[in-house]
Amino acid sequence: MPVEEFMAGWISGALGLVLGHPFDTVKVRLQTQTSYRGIMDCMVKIYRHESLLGFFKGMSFPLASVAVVNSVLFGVYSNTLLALTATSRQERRAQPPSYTHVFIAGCTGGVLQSYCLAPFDLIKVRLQNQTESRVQPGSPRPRYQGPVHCAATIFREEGPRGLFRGSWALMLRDTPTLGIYFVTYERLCRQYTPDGQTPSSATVLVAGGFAGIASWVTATPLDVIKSRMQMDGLGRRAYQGLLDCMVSSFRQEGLGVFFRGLTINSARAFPVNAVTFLSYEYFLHSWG
Ligand SMILES: CN(C)C(=N)NCCC[C@H](N)C(=O)O
Repeated sequence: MPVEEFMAGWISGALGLVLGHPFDTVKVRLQTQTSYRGIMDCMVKIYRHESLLGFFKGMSFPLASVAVVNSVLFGVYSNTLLALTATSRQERRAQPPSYTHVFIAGCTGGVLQSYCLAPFDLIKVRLQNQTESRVQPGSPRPRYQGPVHCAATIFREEGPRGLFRGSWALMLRDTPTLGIYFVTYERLCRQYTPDGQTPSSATVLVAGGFAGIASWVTATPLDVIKSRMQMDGLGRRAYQGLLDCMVSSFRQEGLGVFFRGLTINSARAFPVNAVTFLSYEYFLHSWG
């Protein structure tokens, strides 16, 4: 089993993550809290109340975990394509796989990555949602002191299953949308690259960026539900399950609720995924 895709997926995931984390914090706040009037209001409030550090809350942990999960996504994707088409990564330029194979490989990567991602994503969302300032003296102490404390507290208060809260929504979000992600990337690369040649850096950047947007636009409705289910373990339970969360969110806030965070998700998706794909292709190319 080729392992370089796992390595390249890891490093490129980390680069994309650092770039995208401030956008991600704003997105999570907009999806789960009602005290912000929009993206600008949220950014200004975070900056005023929590300083620049507020945008980077909970980043060290995803860097050490979500980036590893990205390696699962790219590694599983590439190895599934190898199993489906019996062609190595190098051979695939001359013999491109069908879009059906690309979609199936992307979905397979999506299922496995969501399984690994669930507890890490939960901790990230809980930490990002803490609004207490770390720099203002006299501010109340946040509930979670850091990722390890957060994991231990969830385990103690909500049981081991609590660490997988929202994991169904996460899997439903990631499976088809990661199929869409890789199909969009392949389609755009092929469209702008002469047959049999390697896509240029500009093509990889644009194709990666649009792949990110396409996957996040389709993922946003379940992303909202996932974030709400993840926050639901705190205090009184508001939802009885995924469906109940969808129905009550819709009843209380209308159809627009499913598109909360869409603009910020798309704005974040372009640079993050342009950088992720460019560095991924770069590392694979330089390792041979
Ligand atoms: C749930 N969706 C849409 C995705 N996971 N899409 C793939 C993008 C992965 C990238 N690390 C990012 O965070 O944008």
